[in-house]
Amino acid sequence: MGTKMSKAGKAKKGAAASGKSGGGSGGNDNIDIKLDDKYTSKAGGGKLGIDDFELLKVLGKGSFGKVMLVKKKGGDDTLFAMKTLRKAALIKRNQLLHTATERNILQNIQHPFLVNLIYAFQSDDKLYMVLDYMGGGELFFWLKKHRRFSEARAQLMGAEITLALGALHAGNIIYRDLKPENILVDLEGHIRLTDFGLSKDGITGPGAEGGTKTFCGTPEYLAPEILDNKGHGKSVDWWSFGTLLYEMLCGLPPFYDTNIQKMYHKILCAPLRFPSYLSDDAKEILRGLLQRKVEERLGSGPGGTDEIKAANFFKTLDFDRVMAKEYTPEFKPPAGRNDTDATNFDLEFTTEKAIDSVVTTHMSETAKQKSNFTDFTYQNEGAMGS
Ligand SMILES: Nc1ncnc2c1ncn2[C@@H]1O[C@H](COP(=O)(O)OP(=O)(O)OP(=O)(O)O)[C@@H](O)[C@H]1O
Repeated sequence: MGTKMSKAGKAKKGAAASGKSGGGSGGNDNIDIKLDDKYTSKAGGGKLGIDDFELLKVLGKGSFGKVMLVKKKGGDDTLFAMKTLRKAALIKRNQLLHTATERNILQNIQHPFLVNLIYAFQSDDKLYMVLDYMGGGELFFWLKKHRRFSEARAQLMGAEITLALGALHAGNIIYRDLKPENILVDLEGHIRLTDFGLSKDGITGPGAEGGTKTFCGTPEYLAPEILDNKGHGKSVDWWSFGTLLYEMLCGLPPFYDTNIQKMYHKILCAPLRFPSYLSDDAKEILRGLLQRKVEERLGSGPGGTDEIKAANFFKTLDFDRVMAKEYTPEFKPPAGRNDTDATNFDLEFTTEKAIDSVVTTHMSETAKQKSNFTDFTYQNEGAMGS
């Protein structure tokens, strides 16, 4: 369904970083990362570099570098997001493989609901990834602002996320890091998943068999089988999807607690409760996704993603039309005064001069809000039923 997965991409996991690591302790950071020519070549010959782009604004900062709004010099006015990652910081934090995975995954899948890699290049000390620009910013920002979404809004976003996860699973990739911070919104209100740094490929079967045992992810969204340290497979993404859908509909994840230990305990054994305003179809899909028995979880059977698509919650949507973006999202983020107006991003960054500088990691406003999640009040606590 419009998803292209290159043969090379499936076979080549983890093989993207080549050369010497420089010891990872501040020595020589000059690692050559293998990049596909189709992303690195200039139209008229030669290799792309930072000088081929006009740096317009800083959109945000991640753990390993910053993201800038850019335009290609001499091209049309298409805007891109350029992610800059310092190799030294990646090596120090042992993240080069994750980034190689991210780039590898991006390089080999083109999908309407995944952030696609358009160009890639590197200098001695940095890796640059030029990506689809998502002018609406993070879904997290909108969820925080609007507290919760209508069922119609959550339905279309949920359908788009289902298709994105389905495409990754079809390519044998587990996303593992589904959360509102990793879902970006475009100026039409459609979404794309980003941040493939934690994704794992090479898992077989939709259930837990053959799963990986590496622990990573965000506590609120972790599936019970990850907390229990049992092997896990693609089904962890359907649990996280259930958590996300619940949060979109209710304003907080289902097993949220300010105390992380209590939250873990709740994920493992607390009953699933719903606010009274949720429709029966919404409760039904959430019960299916937030099923602790992996083999009974919606999406874990032989039908895989089709089980989710067939849920009553999606009964008014035609998934071919979702794929073609034929439904108009209920909410369209404001575009600002002009195309390059980064209205939907942290002011702290967007007022910063866009230069190809060395980045020091510090916490963004959004990140601070994330760590201060307890500020959310659960407006419907009094109205919980089961
Ligand atoms: N394709 C994009 N379009 C628009 N903005 C983007 C895009 N990618 C990232 N951003 C912005 O840049 C910020 C930093 O993104 P980045 O992926 O580097 O870090 P992160 O996901 O916040 O953290 P980490 O590096 O720890 O995974 C995001 O919060 C978002 O606001």
